[in-house]
Parts: sequence; C-alpha cells; structure tokens
Amino acid sequence: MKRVFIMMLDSFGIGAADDADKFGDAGSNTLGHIAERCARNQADNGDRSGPLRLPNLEKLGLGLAAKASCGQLPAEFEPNPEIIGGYAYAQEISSGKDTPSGHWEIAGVPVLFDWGYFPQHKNSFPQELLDRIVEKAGLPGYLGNCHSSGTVILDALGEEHMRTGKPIFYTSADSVFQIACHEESYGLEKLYELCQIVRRELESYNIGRVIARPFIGAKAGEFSRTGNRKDYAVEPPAPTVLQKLTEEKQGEVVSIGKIADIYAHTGITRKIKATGLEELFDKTLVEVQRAGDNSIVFTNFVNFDSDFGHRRDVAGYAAALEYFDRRLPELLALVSNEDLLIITADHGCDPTWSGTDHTREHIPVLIYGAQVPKEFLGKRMTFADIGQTIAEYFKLSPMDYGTAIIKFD
Ligand SMILES: O=P(O)(O)O[C@H]1O[C@H](CO)[C@@H](O)[C@H]1O
Ligand SMILES: [Mn+2]
Ligand SMILES: [Mn+2]
Repeated sequence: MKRVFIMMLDSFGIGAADDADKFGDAGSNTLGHIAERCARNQADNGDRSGPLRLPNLEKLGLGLAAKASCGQLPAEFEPNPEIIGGYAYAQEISSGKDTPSGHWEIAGVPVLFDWGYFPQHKNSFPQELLDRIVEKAGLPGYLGNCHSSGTVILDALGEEHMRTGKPIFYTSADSVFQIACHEESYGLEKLYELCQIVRRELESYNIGRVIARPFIGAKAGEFSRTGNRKDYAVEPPAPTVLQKLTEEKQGEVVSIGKIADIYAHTGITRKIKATGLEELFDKTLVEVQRAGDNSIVFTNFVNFDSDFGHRRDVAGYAAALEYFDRRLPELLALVSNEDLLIITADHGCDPTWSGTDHTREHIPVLIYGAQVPKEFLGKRMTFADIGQTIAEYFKLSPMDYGTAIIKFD
C-alpha cells in the first residue's frame, strides 16, 4: 500500500537562503533564532521555558539539516542524535517567498514568473480597482488600503468598521489582497461574497490570493480572528504531483487545514477543516489511519506562521514546536513499512526578524519510512525535489522540475 503523509509546518525555515539578500533577509533563521533565544531563557511564557526541546524532530535529523543549511547546530541541540530517518534542506527557485509559491514548488511546480504586488505602504491599492470594487459590491466605502499586520489593523480600524460597515482592505510584502470584516456585524457569507468579487476584479493584476479575514469581539483590544479564514488562490500554472496522483492513479489526496485553498482546490479529493494545532494533529491521525493505497494526506499547520511567525512571538513559536514534537510519536507509530512521512515547510518567518513578513530561507526536508536511508540526503537545489520524489514513489509521469531524493524499486 503506497501512502505519503506530508506535514507542512508553515514558515518553519532553517536558515537564510543563498539569495536571501535580495529579499532583505540575509542572516534570517527561523529555527536558529528561536533556539538561540530559548537557550538564553528569553523565550519563556506560561507554557514553556528554557532551551528548545524537540527530541523527536532531532531524531528525524532536524538539527543536522539545520547545521548543514547554515553552518551551526541550533543552540542546545544534540550534536550526535540517534537518527531514524533521512534529512536534507532545500532552497527555493520560485521568485517569491509566499505560501502558494512554496507549496506549489514542493508539489513540483515552481513559480518562475513574478506575481503582481501592491508595494506602496499607504494607499496601496490602485484607485480604479477600489472604485470598481465599491461599485460591484455596493460598498459604503472601505478602510485601510495599506500594508499592515492583520492583528494590528483590527485594533486600529475594527471599531470604525463595525460602526460604518466599511470592509478593511490591507496587504503585505506578499501578493495578497486581504479583507477583514466582523463575522457577526458584517456577516461571514457577505465577506466571502465580497472576496469572490475582488478575486474577479483582480484578474489583470496577477495577484496570488484574496484572503477573507473574519474576526469577532466587541472593541479594540478584544478583537480576535476566527478559524473561518478563507484563501482564494489562483490555480497552479501546471499540474502538481497531487493532480497527477488523482488523474494517473485515481488516487486520493486529503487536504487538512488550508491545503485545498492554497492549491485552488486542484488535485484534492477530500477536504477536512481543522482549526488550531491540536485539531490539525488529531484529524491528521484520523486520516492517516483511514488512508488507502495511492493516497496522500497533506496537512498545513498554519499556526506556526499566522499566530507566531507574523506576530513575532518567539515563545509562542517555541511552545508550538514543542507541542508538535510531543505529538510526533503518535504519528510515527502509524507509518507502516511502505509509507513515506515528509516533514517540511514552505518558507521562513523568523519571529526575531524586523517587520512582520516572511523570510527567504531554506526549508527542512525530513523523510521517514522503512525505505529511506537514515543519512544526510544533501542540499536540494529546489523544493520540487519533494514533488519529484513523490512522483517517483507512486510511479507517476515525471515532474518537469526537481530530482528524486530517493530511488524506489
Ligand atoms: O498579518 P497577517 O494578516 O497574518 O498577514 C499574513 O498572512 C498573509 C497570508 O499568509 C501574509 O501575506 C501575511 O502578510
Ligand atoms: Mn506559508
Ligand atoms: Mn504567512
């Protein structure tokens, strides 16, 4: 029975990429800097304290992959851990450091064109676009129209939004048009409809995603975003390995969390909604147990990125990693002889870095399974090596990019 389980720790970079300087990210290191702060007791909160403890990920080669990536073992990591899987690090060839680029490249389809962006920090969106959106959606106006952190902008504009019914429009260094509206006073369905209108109006702008950002709460300081976030992505520019599995082998691809949205629902046969690390992990275990031959179970652990990386919350990120690590044995126990478990990431989001954007980093590629050599599997020249490995494993037609990391009989 052939099954692949992909655990995407959203934003879990392990050291600056060779081209990080082009992004202003030279020296960034999501894992390295978290471990450093933890070792100095600067990442203590109610949930955790002291050095970063990830014993199960260390056995899968996380520390050694990080050392190969940036030259330094994460602080307080074991220099000679018992190794139970194959480990590598990979660089990105896609032009951006955004979530769809990282995910699509992992599935064998790098984004070699340039996305459209809204680079101006104030008055970010073109007036003609805003005018069309106001007209098509019948809006009383809009708020924001700037670059912002999605939580900061709620405190600044959430109350005015509730008073006026004007949606909050904002963007970031990514190719995104984000819309925050109150889930109750504005309404969730109305927000989703607005996002669909904006998606259509953006056609000529080459924007990767429109993102619905519903929130709740009565006043500034009390607003919080809900799990009803929805991403409206454009489709990948070529068939991903997920699509190939469904088309060439009539296989099953189960999306847990926001995976389906990121691939614009292409190559996905079943979608499981889950909010928060615990539920994402619980539902992953259920689906792994259910998975049959020729299937992929693919989970995006978004909270690393959205709750801790973008929020520059080092202690929160560390606690979340430790939680994931504590639960890992439950997953490892379900990996049977022929299966492959791949733990990886889509970009970095160093919580010690300036600003609130992603960081251009190498990603870890940790592969666990009876057929995997328990050794360093090299520097991978593109994330697409993961997609090519999966294509090779399922005996699909080869992807256009990437080299298989492991050969299978
Ligand atoms: O600050 P928030 O709203 O979390 O925004 C972040 O989330 C977006 C999508 O992942 C990114 O573009 C980033 O800017
Ligand atoms: Mn991401
Ligand atoms: Mn992000």
